[in-house]
Amino acid sequence: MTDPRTLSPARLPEDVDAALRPKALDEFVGQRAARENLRVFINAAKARGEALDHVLFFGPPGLGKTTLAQIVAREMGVGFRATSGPVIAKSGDLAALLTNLEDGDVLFIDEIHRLAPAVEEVLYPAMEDRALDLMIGEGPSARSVRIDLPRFTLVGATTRQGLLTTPLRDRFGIPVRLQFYTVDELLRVVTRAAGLLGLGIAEDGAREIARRSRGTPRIAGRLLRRVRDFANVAGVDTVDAGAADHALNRLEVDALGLDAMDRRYLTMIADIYRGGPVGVETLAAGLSEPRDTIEEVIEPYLIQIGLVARTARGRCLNGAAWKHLGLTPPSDVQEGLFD
Ligand SMILES: Nc1ncnc2c1ncn2[C@@H]1O[C@H](COP(=O)(O)OP(=O)(O)OP(=O)(O)O)[C@@H](O)[C@H]1O
Ligand SMILES: [Mg+2]
Repeated sequence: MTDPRTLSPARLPEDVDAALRPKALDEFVGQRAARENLRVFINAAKARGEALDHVLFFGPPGLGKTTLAQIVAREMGVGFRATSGPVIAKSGDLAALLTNLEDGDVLFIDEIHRLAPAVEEVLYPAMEDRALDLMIGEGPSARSVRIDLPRFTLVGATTRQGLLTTPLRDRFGIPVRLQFYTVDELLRVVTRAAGLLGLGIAEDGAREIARRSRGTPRIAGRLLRRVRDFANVAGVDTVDAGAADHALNRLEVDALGLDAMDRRYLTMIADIYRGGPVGVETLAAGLSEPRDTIEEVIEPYLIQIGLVARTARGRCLNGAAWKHLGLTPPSDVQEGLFD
């Protein structure tokens, strides 16, 4: 997904994330339930000398799916191979990947909802029976041979769990949903990252960045880097709330952490559709953004903080959104809001 916003939770082409990635489960902030469960499953698998069951991480971009996949391999003490759904064009490519795994390896498939159906079918026996069914020859003499695979753990990641086929979803023994982070959790993410970047930051400065990071560690990391730029240029050596606020305002990140794109989305529903309901396709056309970007990147957080509701008839603004925009809902809508 390409997304030009600096503040987008989507990945940028260059992997600026790598330096800040936690390397162990203990360093990983937040997602407590997921972390504790993973710890149990990893310890149990290790004690039995088995490969970990297949794991699926799902949730909005930038919450730590790739990071956790790498941590799983590291904690298991096994190798890590990474690929992504759209990159595996043919079933033969996946077969080659699978047969080259070492015993116990983690095979990470990012964007697993984008696997081609023919490729996905190769995964079923691989995940279930650790075997590969290959067709040899053509026509009447064709026969299928079964090749045993090394023990391995498939770790899948997706922002769109709903797009996974049922047979694929059912083959993951450990499905893990990642949640948006709380401000206190992001405060720890920011403080840790500042330490790694060698930036002095006061607690109120870190909290200001945490509050405005849309519940997303990737955004927290990115905002922190930009705040550091402003601080460096201004000759500030410890970032406090004032310095953070100044930088974030310059970046057009508002008090709720919404950026210009989020506000364009909200304003469109307010001004043109009188608060909705309006269909996502209509919004996509109006904003000139792909529908996927709207559903995967923009909406999850706006829904989470209660500004927008997704209804059967389309998207609607809640009272809080009108308030945040500083607008008054049309009077008939206003009555409806407080029913
Ligand atoms: N719990 C965490 N603690 C500290 N940093 C984190 C945490 N989770 C994620 N990060 C940081 O956030 C950035 C993005 O994380 P990651 O790449 O794992 O997200 P993702 O869920 O895979 O996103 P995408 O859906 O775009 O692939 C990384 O720089 C990582 O270091
Ligand atoms: Mg990722």
